[in-house]
Amino acid sequence: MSIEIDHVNKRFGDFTAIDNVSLTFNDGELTALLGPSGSGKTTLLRVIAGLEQPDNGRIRFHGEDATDLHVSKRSVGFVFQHYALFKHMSVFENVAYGLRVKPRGQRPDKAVIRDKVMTLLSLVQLDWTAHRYPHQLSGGQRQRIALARALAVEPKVLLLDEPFGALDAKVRAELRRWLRRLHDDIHVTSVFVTHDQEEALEVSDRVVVMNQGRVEQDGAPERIYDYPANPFVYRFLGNVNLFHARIHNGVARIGDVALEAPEFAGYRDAPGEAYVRPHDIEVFADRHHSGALHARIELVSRVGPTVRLELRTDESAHVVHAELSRHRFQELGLVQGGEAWIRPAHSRVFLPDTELAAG
Ligand SMILES: Nc1ncnc2c1ncn2[C@@H]1O[C@H](COP(=O)(O)OP(=O)(O)OP(=O)(O)O)[C@@H](O)[C@H]1O
Repeated sequence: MSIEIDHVNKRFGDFTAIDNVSLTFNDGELTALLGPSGSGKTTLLRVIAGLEQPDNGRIRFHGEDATDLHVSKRSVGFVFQHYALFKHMSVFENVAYGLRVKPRGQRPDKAVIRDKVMTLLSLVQLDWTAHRYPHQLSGGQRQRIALARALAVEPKVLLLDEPFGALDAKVRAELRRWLRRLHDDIHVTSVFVTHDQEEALEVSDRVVVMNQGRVEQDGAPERIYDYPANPFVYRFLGNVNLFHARIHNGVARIGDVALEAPEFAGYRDAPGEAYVRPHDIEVFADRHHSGALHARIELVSRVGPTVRLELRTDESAHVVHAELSRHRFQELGLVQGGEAWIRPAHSRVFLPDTELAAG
């Protein structure tokens, strides 16, 4: 079922938590809502669920207005950060709960409930825990049971609010891969809140980046990572270097380096900012023919197969972060304290402060 958010606003007193957001979540897609703390992700999820009423705007489920529909009529399943399993019930009873409390006419009979619960427990690969109690499970297992419980009532929409937020990094990483595979099997329209960019990029079909109650960018994970719409998204999605540039006739210059910026063809000697990811900094051991910046290598750190360099160029007070393979690093024969030449291989130029998207 698709979900359409149409010009939704939500204020708490004078504070605007959702600022005129319009978005469509496509049928069967897993979308991540990504943004810093306080950006309005949870509020948007609660508005979709019907736990919060928008001040203006409409919510449509599969094209039908659901704005005034009670939460119990929306066919949504939830999974929250803190496992909300009933402690005094076994795993089986927890998953069966939503089916057992249905009104008599809609309640499946015992054998059907049993089959369904066992199928769901197999789906989350925990059928062997049916007779255990929540305290006998790990945090990750509890979250998988919480998901099975949410799916038992066959929701048309699944809403997950930082479902793995309370778990340690390794379990988190395993569970997000597991969630991806599960979603590939069941294809229920899902909206997943996270403030972890790696989690969003790895798990979802689509990422919506939020900031201060607004949508900064909305698109496929690769697109968002490779073509951030503005400096906020660039910074939020991982490490990035910022170089001050002068833009003239569609070319941005940083010292001797000329970067193509055709979107600024009409600009004459304007200030610009070039954003470059550490792995997009090319490093050379000697002066390169097509222009490069001279730098001193201040720090070399090896992280597994990658070598991270901190460099200082002649023209900038900022440290430049570069990342290259261990193999390439050895080939170049670079040393800490030595010199190097660097050049952005891929960059994006923006006008300062305005946060205007370039191209
Ligand atoms: N019931 C409420 N009353 C007043 N302010 C609220 C209420 N709910 C949320 N807010 C405020 O709205 C803003 C957005 O909150 P929200 O929980 O949606 O952000 P979030 O992006 O999910 O953040 P986090 O990642 O920290 O959960 C916050 O500044 C929060 O303090």
